[in-house]
Amino acid sequence: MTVLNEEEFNEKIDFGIWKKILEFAKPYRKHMILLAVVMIIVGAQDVAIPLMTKYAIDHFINGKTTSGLYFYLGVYILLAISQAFHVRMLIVLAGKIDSGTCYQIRKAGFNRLQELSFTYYDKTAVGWMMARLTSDVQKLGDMIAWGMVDIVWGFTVMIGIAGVMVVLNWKLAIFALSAIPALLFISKYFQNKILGSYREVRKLNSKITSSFNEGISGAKTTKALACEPKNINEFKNQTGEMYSASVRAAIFSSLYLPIVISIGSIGTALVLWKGGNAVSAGAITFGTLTAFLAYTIQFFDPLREIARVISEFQSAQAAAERVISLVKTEPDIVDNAEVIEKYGTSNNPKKENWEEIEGEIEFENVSFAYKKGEQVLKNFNLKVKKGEKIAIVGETGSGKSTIVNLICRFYEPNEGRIIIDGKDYKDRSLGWLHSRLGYVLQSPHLFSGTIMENIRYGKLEASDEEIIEAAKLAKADEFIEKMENGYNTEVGEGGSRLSTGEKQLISFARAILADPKIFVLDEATSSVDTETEKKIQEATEMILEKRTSFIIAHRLSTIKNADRILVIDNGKMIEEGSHHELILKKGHYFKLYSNQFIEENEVQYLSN
Ligand SMILES: Nc1ncnc2c1ncn2[C@@H]1O[C@H](COP(=O)(O)OP(=O)(O)OP(=O)(O)O)[C@@H](O)[C@H]1O
Repeated sequence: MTVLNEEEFNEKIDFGIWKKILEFAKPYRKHMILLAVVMIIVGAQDVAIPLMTKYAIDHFINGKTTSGLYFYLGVYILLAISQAFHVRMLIVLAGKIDSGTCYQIRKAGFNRLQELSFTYYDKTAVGWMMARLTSDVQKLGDMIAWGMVDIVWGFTVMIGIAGVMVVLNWKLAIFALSAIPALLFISKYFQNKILGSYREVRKLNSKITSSFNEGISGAKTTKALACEPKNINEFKNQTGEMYSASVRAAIFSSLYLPIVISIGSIGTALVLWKGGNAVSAGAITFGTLTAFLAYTIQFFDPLREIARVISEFQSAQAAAERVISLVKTEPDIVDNAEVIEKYGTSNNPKKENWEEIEGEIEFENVSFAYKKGEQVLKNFNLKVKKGEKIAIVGETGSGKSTIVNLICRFYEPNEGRIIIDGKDYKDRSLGWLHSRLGYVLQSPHLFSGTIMENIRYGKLEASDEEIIEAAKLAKADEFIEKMENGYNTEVGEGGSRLSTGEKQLISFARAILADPKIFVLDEATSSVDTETEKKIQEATEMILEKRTSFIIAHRLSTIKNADRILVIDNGKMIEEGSHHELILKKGHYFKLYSNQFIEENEVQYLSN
């Protein structure tokens, strides 16, 4: 299983990372400015309400008059309407920024996943990538939009309240605000604790997503091996740990709020005591005391919100760093600047400079290892002529797929060169090579969609007629026509509604349509019925015509017509020649062939 890539991240707020995330919100800059203005208005209105109450008490109640009451009511109603209007606006704007930012990050992440090399997929779990592009991205969208709402509103209200209190009575203001240092200290302590627990929860969540992924994609194997109890047990342990971490976080949260409320109440009591005395002494009005009481209670809300948002920023920073680590990962296999200059990029290819590919391939002292120290190929040499049909045989794990992976430049040699048409293939672009390369995998992958759409992947601009023609040449037409919706039959996720043989025939049709100059076939090991096998055989013959081709052969009877057979053992070529030559040589190939021949005949004999 691939590692989870779950690193530890910084506790401090890293503005560099947030700057990178904010880049994705750039298209919504105008929305953000408008949102900030709306939040300042909402905050200012929140500060104005206790002042309105103060005026009502001092003017109407204490003054025992109703003069100006209608005007007062009018202002109050206008304030309420304006508040409702701005709150609606903030919800719409924040919603747009939230979903827009998520969309931009996901788009960049998905594009990057398309570009990354096989080496990245070798070491990164699918569940990890999924968690980054789903829950982490959602968290970042929420933080950018709603975090900004709370911060701008919070600061406006706090500054507004402090300002008004100082103007009304600075001595009482000092009393009212004296609880702030204690509150800040408590907030920081608890928010860090809460943050730590949530970080733990998220880490476990990542593991659980990974388990879900493996559990679902490996459901058939799990059942076949009857290892459901083991999987259930492992999953139970993981969810149990997540439960404990979540409870820890909930306990800290449940302690934090009552403590903050108690400190707030102490502050209020102080104001009531000092303010009450001041009212009795005639130093302040009753209305001013009421406003002070309201402000003291109101002051803690934004303070709490800001403390929460800051710690959420710290917590979301881990998500931000992970998302950036995915979105900004550079693929291992890339074209150099000179090549890009001449051949263009995948988005902007300069096809006018692409030489017609002939298909002459040479391995020159190639050494390769997937992991440091575990050499798979060492000083491997091979020369393949244009149009030659090469079969590669050997024990499992001998390095057959590695050879073709290197030809396809899915990986690059650690030492030595691969020369195509006289030039190191790194001196031409990946796009140039891949546009003229066909690869039919052992268990071919089809995309959700119809058969027609799947064949069209070979040549996106192909007409329906061209697709049907290719399917006929690939001998796939017959089984497709028999299906209920013919070419419009849905193949299911990954082609799950078709058999392996049918999937291979569709892949052949796709390859014929693409008309590659270099063709790689990883022969299916799973048994297909004799009828399909015959069709695959015929389609193979047809597709190999006039192309440089490589067949990783598992059934040796299918490669008798190859121009050359390479016998690979432990990353080395131990024999090469035509079928006839190798049989006469009575070496390794002869042994492999006779063993398989005996086995196949035995099976045939037993089944008759
Ligand atoms: N992505 C990978 N990461 C690490 N090691 C790998 C990877 N792919 C293959 N290997 C290792 O490299 C060696 C050669 O593997 P390769 O797939 O080329 O063998 P093969 O001859 O094609 O086998 P098979 O017939 O089973 O497909 C094996 O030891 C294998 O475990």
